[in-house]
Amino acid sequence: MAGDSEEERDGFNHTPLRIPGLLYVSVKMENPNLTLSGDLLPHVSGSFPLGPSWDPSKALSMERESATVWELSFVVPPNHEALEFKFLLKPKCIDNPCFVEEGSSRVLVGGAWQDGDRMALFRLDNDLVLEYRVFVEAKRISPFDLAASWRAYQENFRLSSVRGIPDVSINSEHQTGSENITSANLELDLEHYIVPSPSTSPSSALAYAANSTENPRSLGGGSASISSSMGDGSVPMINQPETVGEVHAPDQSKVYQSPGMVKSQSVGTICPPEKEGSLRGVSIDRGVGFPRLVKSSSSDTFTTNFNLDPGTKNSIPAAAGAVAAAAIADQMLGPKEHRHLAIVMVSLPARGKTYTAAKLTRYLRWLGHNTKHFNVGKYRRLKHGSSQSADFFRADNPEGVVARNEVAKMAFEDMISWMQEGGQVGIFDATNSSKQRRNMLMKLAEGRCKIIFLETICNDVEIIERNIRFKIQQSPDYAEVPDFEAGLRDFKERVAYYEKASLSRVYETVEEGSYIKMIDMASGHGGQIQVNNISGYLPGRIVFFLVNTHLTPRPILLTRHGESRFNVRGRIGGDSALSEAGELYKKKLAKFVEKRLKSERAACIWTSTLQRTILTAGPIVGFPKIQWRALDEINAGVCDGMTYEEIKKNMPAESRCKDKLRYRYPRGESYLDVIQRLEPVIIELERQRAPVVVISHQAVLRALYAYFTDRPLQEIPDIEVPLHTIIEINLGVTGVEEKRYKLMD
Ligand SMILES: O=P(O)(O)OC[C@H]1O[C@@](CO)(OP(=O)(O)O)[C@@H](O)[C@@H]1O
Repeated sequence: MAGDSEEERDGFNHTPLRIPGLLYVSVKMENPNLTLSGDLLPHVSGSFPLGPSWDPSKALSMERESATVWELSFVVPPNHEALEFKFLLKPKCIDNPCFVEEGSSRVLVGGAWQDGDRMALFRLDNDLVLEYRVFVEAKRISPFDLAASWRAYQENFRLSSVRGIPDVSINSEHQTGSENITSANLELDLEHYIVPSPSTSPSSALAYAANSTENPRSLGGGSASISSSMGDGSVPMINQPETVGEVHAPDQSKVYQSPGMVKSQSVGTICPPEKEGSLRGVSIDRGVGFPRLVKSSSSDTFTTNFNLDPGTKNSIPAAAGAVAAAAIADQMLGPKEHRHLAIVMVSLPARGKTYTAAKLTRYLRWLGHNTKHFNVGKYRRLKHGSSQSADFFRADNPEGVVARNEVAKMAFEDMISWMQEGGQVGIFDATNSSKQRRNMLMKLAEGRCKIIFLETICNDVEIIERNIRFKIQQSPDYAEVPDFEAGLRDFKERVAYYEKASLSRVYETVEEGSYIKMIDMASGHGGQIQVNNISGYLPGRIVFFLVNTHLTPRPILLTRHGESRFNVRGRIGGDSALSEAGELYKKKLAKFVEKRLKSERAACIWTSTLQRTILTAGPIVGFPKIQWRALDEINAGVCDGMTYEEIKKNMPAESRCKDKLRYRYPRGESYLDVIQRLEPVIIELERQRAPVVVISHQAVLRALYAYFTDRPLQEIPDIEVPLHTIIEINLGVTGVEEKRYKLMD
């Protein structure tokens, strides 16, 4: 009935329950003059409950919030008694006297000063006066939030049970003999545990790398239709002579101008807590767990909004750290045409050129550089059909030479057009084996991009034979040749035409311009790399990458740690130990590794420095174990130890899902940060020639997995990396293959 009170309606007393809430108080001191304050650390001393006593030796230290700001936070009831205290400066060296602020004690009531925000003045021995600005902020929080944060704080500070394990260790069989691993026995056949990989993973080791290169825009445009027709192996003939060979003068207003690298002319050869007091009603925040009053949300710290030429914005790598810094510096300082880099491959057929080009493309993309792979063979097949015989490739066949130069020009022009739209690195994949062809490309590049030739020389007949056989099996050029031996003969004839020394257009090793020459480096031992006229950040990284990569097949096993106690509670980060399920997984994993790598005595186990991965590796015997800090989980900063729910509640303004790749947790990391710190891990994984088992974390494994499977950066934060599952990546001569084993339901 209208007008009835709620009590009258149901007979219950609806007087709202009073949740008093608490005051989260943050007291700050700021001194911009760091040189004067030097070794003096701000402290607070006062009456209970803020400080245990006025004794300066028991004063509470403030925490450094930034270079000039110090902070102490605590929680009190809103109707708290007046808190009386003073600031102190204590020297780092305990033998020196401390300095107490001038004037009367400060009094805090209801989260506010009674006597305003007066400056804190300290008179030092030599009559020097130090002035600090003082602030106080108070915020009401619920006791539930406080309790949750306190619990997270305590859990976070539970001492790790793996402290003291050296960074590099190896368990003997004997040590683990006592472990009860009967419950963890695995079926003899590991295939029993295989589960399907996500549909986005690399389809097969036998995928032909050239197929996934750029689709020609100058040949029929519709890339979707071209790619679908390539997919089933049948290659359409598209004949558009009017576009062939046209060299369009670039619209200089649209050309994105950039800097570069040329300098040296030398030819070089590189051969291979303590918990703070129990505070009787007052909780002192030491930076973990409490909903602190944090200013910075840095999802927008990566900004491309600075003053560059139009068209430049896409050329800035989607990256953090060194990659971003180097790119920006290059954009500001270097010659304009060097802002785009063309890596022009040079080699005889079957020397691993396309594979190297694909690998380099993947690496640069993963680092955040906008990179594309242009394969001239793909253009040739679309323009002239895939079933050209060896004759087409003869250097004394003028029509063949013209036709091949035409498609090379088309592909190069497509690459330049893409650069003008913001592309950064184009990898131009063709034999480019004569000086005349390379001169043509250098002319096309003039004023538009910087060229570095990347020549791969291989003298190992076994590797060449293997590459040739793979080519016959996989290349669309031989898709319609049913007789393998006939294909083999034809392709060998083709190679011989490129090699012939008596003809005018023969294979000519690169001696001009900027170049990187890889000689017999495919096996990963021996060989050499020569560099000429190379300088700058990106070319330097490319050389470093190439020095470390090789084609020796080996598996890399990626797995998350066994389920942790934090995983069970839905808390992120932290350094908790394993749950019961996690304990079982670590035993199963040890059995799995024992079986999978039984004949691989040089294999290695890498973990992070967090106890959940070290514990997971514990029962694995017989292999060296190495802890890498770079493999630690994404640092969730002030959110470390919270649940996603608590983060939402405590930091409503932060929205990580808007751009999870770039979102940097306050005082923590973004996915882009994680990628940057993983670069040495990738280089080392490329360099290793024996299997590696990487036991790490969700975010880190997403980033590593994305590298091997060439997933776009934007997808990394959502890649599926389930617990208790091993992702086996096989790096082979032909590419990357994936298998997944699920050891537990
Ligand atoms: O980037 P999101 O999707 O939050 O995933 C990363 C999170 O995964 C977790 C688990 O939720 O990793 P971990 O298994 O190593 O504990 C968190 O610690 C970490 O913050």
